[in-house]
Amino acid sequence: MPQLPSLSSLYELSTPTLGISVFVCTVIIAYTIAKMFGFGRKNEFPVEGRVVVITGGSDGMGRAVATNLAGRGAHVVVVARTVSKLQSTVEDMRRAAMNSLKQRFFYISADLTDPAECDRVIAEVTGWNYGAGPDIVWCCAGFCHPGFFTEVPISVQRQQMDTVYWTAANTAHSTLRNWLAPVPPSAQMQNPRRHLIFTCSTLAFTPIAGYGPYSPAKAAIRSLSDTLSQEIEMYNGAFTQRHRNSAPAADVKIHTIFPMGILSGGFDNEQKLKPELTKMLEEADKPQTPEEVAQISLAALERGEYLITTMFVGNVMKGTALGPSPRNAPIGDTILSWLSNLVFLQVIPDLRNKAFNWGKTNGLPNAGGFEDETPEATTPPS
Ligand SMILES: NC(=O)C1=CN([C@@H]2O[C@H](COP(=O)(O)OP(=O)(O)OC[C@H]3O[C@@H](n4cnc5c(N)ncnc54)[C@H](OP(=O)(O)O)[C@@H]3O)[C@@H](O)[C@H]2O)C=CC1
Ligand SMILES: CCCCCCCCCCCCCCCC(=O)[C@@H](N)CO
Repeated sequence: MPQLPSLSSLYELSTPTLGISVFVCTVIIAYTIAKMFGFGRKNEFPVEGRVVVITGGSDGMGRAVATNLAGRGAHVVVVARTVSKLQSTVEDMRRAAMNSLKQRFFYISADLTDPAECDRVIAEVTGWNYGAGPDIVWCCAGFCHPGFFTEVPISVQRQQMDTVYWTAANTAHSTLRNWLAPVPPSAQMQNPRRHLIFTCSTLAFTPIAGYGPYSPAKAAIRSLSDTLSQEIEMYNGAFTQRHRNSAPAADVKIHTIFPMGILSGGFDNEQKLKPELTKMLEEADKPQTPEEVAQISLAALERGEYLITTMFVGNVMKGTALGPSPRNAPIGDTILSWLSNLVFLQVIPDLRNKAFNWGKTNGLPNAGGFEDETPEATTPPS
């Protein structure tokens, strides 16, 4: 029978093994912490000296993004309809500029529901930028008209699709036609990567009663973003062969931001129209300031993320609806989606029960009949 090793010899045997294990664990923990704090990570979204177009850049989140980017040294063009708000944003950007002597700021007044206006905007920016297209285009234009589907006139719902989806799709169309036009090898330059950014809403992930006129338009943006993120790979593939064939002038990356509530003028206006049930269902949302949303979004873009949320609850809402979208981090996002799906087993019936009980307690919202088909003013006050 083999002799069992004594306790002391076992201890001696395990000392080097223990030492190696402790060393390996320390390295793994140090590496994880270093990554958490971003050590050694490349900035995937450099903006200094680059030309950025921001639609809806004169108010709320768009304006906060514009001033933040001015502070980081970008040249910024803001686009919206109302000239006075655009002019005061340009003044804000001049004050916030990192280098006011070098940086250039510009505004264009345009209604982006009109595709011809989007073409004009990109053409004007290209002229202003000495013949080169913009480097970054960020679609922030849009506002929300909440209300129950049957209560809100259908013309207002169509207007929501125009303002929310079509301003973004028109801008993307004009931008990508500018960026993806074939350039012959002789004219190829080493341009840095370009970025097209959509602003969506976590309502594209999770339904909330009372957002029927708005959420479908945001869900359509998410679908467009996912489709483009795949389609753009074809152009990026062609770009790698730019020395031999005609190719786009630069590599392009797509991103989409999914904010929760943002404390903006648009939000104040929306609160006046919002059904009480909707306010109750979205209680978990603690609205953020436009500056917070801008700062969190920019940090995520610097990490190179694709679908970007701005707070914990939004991240859980994304997790349950990740579907076939490209992941930011394969392991982290997979665990997030498993956990979120467990959370939503409870959330889905809870939201429906609250709606049911609301009806039981309060009766119909339209005791006085439905609103007629005359479109009402849905534009947030300037
Ligand atoms: N506020 C919120 O709670 C949330 C908002 N979002 C989304 O974030 C984005 C920013 O929202 P928020 O900060 O509230 O925005 P604001 O309502 O504060 O500002 C909207 C901006 O879009 C411009 N705009 C509106 N319609 C058009 C148009 N047809 N053509 C060109 N510009 C237009 C406005 O200027 P002008 O009127 O002069 O044209 C303004 O600059 C929007 O896409 C919104 O849907 C997402 C989640 C939550
Ligand atoms: C732990 C996880 C629980 C999840 C519970 C789900 C709660 C739903 C909150 C809905 C928040 C909607 C924010 C977007 C608002 C928006 O886009 C409009 N204000 C447009 O302007």
